[in-house]
Amino acid sequence: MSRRPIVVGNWKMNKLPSEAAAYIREVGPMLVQYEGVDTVLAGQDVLLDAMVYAARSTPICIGAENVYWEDRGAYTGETSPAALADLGIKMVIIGHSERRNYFRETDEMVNLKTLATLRNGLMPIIAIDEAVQLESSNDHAHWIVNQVVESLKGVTEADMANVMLAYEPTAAIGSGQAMSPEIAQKSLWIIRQTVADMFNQDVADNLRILYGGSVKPTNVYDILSQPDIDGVLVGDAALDASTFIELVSLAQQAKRTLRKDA
Ligand SMILES: O=C[C@H](O)COP(=O)(O)O
Repeated sequence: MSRRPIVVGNWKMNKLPSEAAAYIREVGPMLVQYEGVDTVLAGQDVLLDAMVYAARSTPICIGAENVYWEDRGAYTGETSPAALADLGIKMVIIGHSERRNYFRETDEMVNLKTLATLRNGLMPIIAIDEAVQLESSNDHAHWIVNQVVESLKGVTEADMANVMLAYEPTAAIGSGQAMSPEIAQKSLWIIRQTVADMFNQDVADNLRILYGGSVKPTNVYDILSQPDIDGVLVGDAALDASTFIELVSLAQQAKRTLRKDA
C-alpha cells in the first residue's frame, strides 16, 4: 500500500480570474520537479474555466469548492456536477466546514453531493469537521464516525478508490493555530478505522485522508510526518504562489523521510 501525498490549495472566495491564471502560470512549471506529490487547486466557480485553461500541460489538477446533487434542471444558481466534469474539473471539495456552518449543509446533503460527484466521474474530497466543543473523547470520536458513515452512505467499494476525506477541526481553520499533529493523527486514525469497518481494511489502507486547518510551511512537515495524514487541505497559505511551492516541497520531504524510516 502506497498512498501518494497530496497538497490541495483551497482558494475559497479570494481570487479574481486574472489572478488565478497568473498564479497557475507561475507555479505550474515549477511543480514538475515534485512529481511524487499530487497538487490540486480549488477555486470558486467563476474561476474554473480560466484555471483549467492555465493548468493544461502542468501537473496541477483543478478542483471545485462545491457542487449541486442534480445533473441538470431548474436549480437557478447551482452548479451541475456534469458541467464540472465537462469543463475538465477532476475533484470537488464537499461539506467544507464553511458550507456546513454558513450555508447549513447537512450530512444528508453532503452524501447526495458525494454520490452525484462520483456518478459524474469526479473525485470528492469530503470534509469532516468538528464544529462543536465536545466534552469527552467519546463524544469526539462519535461525532467524527457519524459524519464519515453518513457521508459515505451508498458509496460502493469500487467508488472508494476515487474518494478522499479531509479532517478539518473548525477551530483551526483560519486561526493561524493548527491542531497538534499527534492529536490530528488520532482523529485520522479514527476515520481510517471507520472506513475499515464500513468496507474492509484494504479500502481503508488505500484511502487518502487529509488534514486541514492553519497548515503553513512551519508546520506542514510535522503534520505530514504522521502515518495516517496523507495530505493537506490549505486555505490562507495557498493564496501565495511561492508558499504553495514551499508546501509541496516540504510535503515531498516529509513523506520521503517517513518511508525511509518505515
Ligand atoms: O480548506 C481549507 C481549510 O479551511 C483551511 O483553511 P486555512 O488553511 O486558512 O486554515
